[in-house]
Amino acid sequence: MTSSTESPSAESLPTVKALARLYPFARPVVTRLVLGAVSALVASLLALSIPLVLEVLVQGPIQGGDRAALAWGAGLILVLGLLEALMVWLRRWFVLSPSTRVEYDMRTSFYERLQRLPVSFHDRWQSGQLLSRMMQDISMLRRWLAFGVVLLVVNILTILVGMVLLFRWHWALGLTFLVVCAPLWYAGYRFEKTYGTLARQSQDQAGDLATSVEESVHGIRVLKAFGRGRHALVKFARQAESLRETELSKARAVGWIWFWLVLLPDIAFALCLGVGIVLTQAGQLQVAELVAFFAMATVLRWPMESIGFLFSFLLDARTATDRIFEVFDERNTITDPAAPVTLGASRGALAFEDVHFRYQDAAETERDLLDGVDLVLEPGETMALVGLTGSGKTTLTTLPARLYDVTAGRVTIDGVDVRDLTLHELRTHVGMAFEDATLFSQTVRENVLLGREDLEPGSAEAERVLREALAVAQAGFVDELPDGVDTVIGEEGLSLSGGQRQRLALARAVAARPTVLVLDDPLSALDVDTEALVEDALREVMADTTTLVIAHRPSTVMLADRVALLHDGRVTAVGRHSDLLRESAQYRHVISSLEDEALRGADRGATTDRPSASTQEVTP
Ligand SMILES: Nc1ncnc2c1ncn2[C@@H]1O[C@H](COP(=O)(O)OP(=O)(O)OP(=O)(O)O)[C@@H](O)[C@H]1O
Repeated sequence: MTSSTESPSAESLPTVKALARLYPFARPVVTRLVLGAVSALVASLLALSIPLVLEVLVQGPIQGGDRAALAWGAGLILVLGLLEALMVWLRRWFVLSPSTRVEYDMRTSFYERLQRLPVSFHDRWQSGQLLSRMMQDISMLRRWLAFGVVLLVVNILTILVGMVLLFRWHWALGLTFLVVCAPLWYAGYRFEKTYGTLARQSQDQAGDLATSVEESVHGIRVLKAFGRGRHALVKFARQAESLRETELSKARAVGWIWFWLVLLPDIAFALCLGVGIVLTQAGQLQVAELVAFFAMATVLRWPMESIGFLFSFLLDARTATDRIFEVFDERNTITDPAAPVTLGASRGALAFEDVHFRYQDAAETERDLLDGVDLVLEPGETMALVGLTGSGKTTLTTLPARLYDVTAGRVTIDGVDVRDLTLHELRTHVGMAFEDATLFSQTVRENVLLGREDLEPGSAEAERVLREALAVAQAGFVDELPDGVDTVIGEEGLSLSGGQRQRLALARAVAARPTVLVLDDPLSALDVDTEALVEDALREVMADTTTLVIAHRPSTVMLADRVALLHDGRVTAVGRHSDLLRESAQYRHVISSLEDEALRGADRGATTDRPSASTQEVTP
C-alpha cells in the first residue's frame, strides 16, 4: 500500500519545472490569469507612485504653503489610492472564476485517471491518500494559481522597482535598507528547505489519517463486532498526534520566518532614520526625499514580509503538484491495443493457454502463482473451478476481463487474445460477479443495469432486462423494499443482507448479458436451495453463456457441467465431478475439505441468507 512512508517519489524536478507541469490545465484560462497578474502589477505600481507624489507635495506646496496645490496633491493621492483598490478588485475578479475552472478540470481528470488505472494500481494505493490528493492538494493548487503565483511574481517585481527608487533618493539609504533586509533571503531559503519537507510530511500524514477514517467508517460493523473501537481510536489518536507535531513544526518554522520578517525591516527603518538624519544635516538629502523614502519603504514592507509566506506557498504548491502527478504519471498497463480486433457476436469459447501470473509485489524467489494454466471452456458450458484456499482461483477469474493481465501465455475468447480487443468490447463479452458484492449508493434499478448503458433508462426493454435479471438471481425481495426497484440502497448496499447484496450483484452480471460469465463464488451467502434455483434459472435464461464459477461448496460443483482442479498453479484435472471423484485423489482431498468447510459453515449458520457484516478486512 502506498502511504506516507512509501509514496513513489515523483521525478526530482526543479520547482519551476515541476509547477510548469500544471500549464496544460491552466492553458485555457491563461489570458485571464495574465490579466489578473497585470492588474496586480498596476496596483503595485500605483502604490509605488504615491511616495513620489508625496515627495513633490512636501517639496512644493507644503514647504511653500500653497493650499490650492496641496488640495490638488491630496486629491491625486486619493485617486491613486482608489485606482489601486480597483485594480486589487479586478485582480480577484480576473482570477477567481478561471482558478475554480482549473480546479474542476484537474479534479475530473484525476477521477478519470483513477477510473482508468488498473486494479494493480489500486492494490498499492491507500484510498485515503487518493482522497486527500483529490480534495486537499487540488484545492491548494487552485489557491496557488489564483493568488500565490500572481502575488509572488508581482511582489518580487514591486521589490525590484521599489529598491531602484530607494537607491535613487540616496545610495547610502538604499544600501542600508538592502543590506539589513538581505538576510531575509537567506532566512527564506532556510525556511524553504525545512518547510518543504514538513509540508510534504503533513500532506502525507493527512492522507494516512483520511485512510484511517475511511477504513473505520467502512468497517464499523467489524470494529463494533470485535470490540475494537477503542483500539482503532488509539491508532487514530497516534496518527493525529503525528500530524499535530508536524503542523506544530510547520508553525514553528513559520513563526521563525515571521520573526525575521518583522525584525529586520524594523532594524532597517531605525538605521535608515539615523542615516537619513545625518545625510539631511549634512545637506546631502532633502527632508522631502527622506519623507518619500520612508513612505516607499513602508509600501515595500508588505511585499518584503509576504515573500517568505509566498515561498512556503510555492513549496506547498510544488508538493501538491508532485503528489497529483505521481498519480497522473502512473503507467497504465491495461489499455486498448494499437490495432484492435473486433469479435462482434461471440460464441463464448474461453481458453487459458499456458497462463502464467504473478502479482507485482511477489518476491523474486517465489514461483508464479499461476504457473502454466491450460483450460478450455466450450461455448455454453458451465465449469466449476475448485482448489485449496490460496491456490489462485480468484486470480484466475480476473484474467478474462483483464482486471489483471497475464504475465505470460494468453487468455482467448473464440480464439482471439483478450488483449487484442478493446476494453469496451471485451467487457461487453465478459460479465463478473464477486463474492464480496460491491453495490453503489444508487437505486436497485441503477445498480442492476450498471453494465447496460445501451438501454434507454425507463424503456420497456430496460424494464424487461431488469425483471429477467432479478428473476434469475432470485432477487424477488426487491419488491418488498419501500420503493421497490427505485429504492436507494445505502452506502455499498450495507443496509441489505449479505445474500441480498450477492443476488443483486449476480443480477447485475446477468443483466449485462455477457457471453462469458465469471462468478467468484457469488452465491456463498445463499442457502443451498436458493443456490440451486439460481443455477437452474441461469441455465435456462443463459443457455448460450459460458460460465466459469469458483466453487467453495460441493453443491456448486454438482451443478456444473465439468469441474477444473487448480493445484500448484496449474489445472491438474478437468472432468465431470463423478469421474474426477473416482480418478483423482487430489480432487477427493479438495472436495472433502470443501465438505468439511460447508459443514462448519452450516454449524455457524454461515450459509444462510441473513444480514452479514461487511466482508471487508479492516486492520484496526
Ligand atoms: N492483489 C493482490 N496482491 C498480491 N497478492 C495477492 C493479491 N490478491 C491475492 N494475492 C495472493 O495470491 C494468492 C492467491 O489468492 P487468490 O485470492 O487468487 O486465491 P483463492 O484460491 O481464490 O483463495 P480463496 O479460496 O481463499 O478465495 C494468495 O496467496 C494471496 O495472498
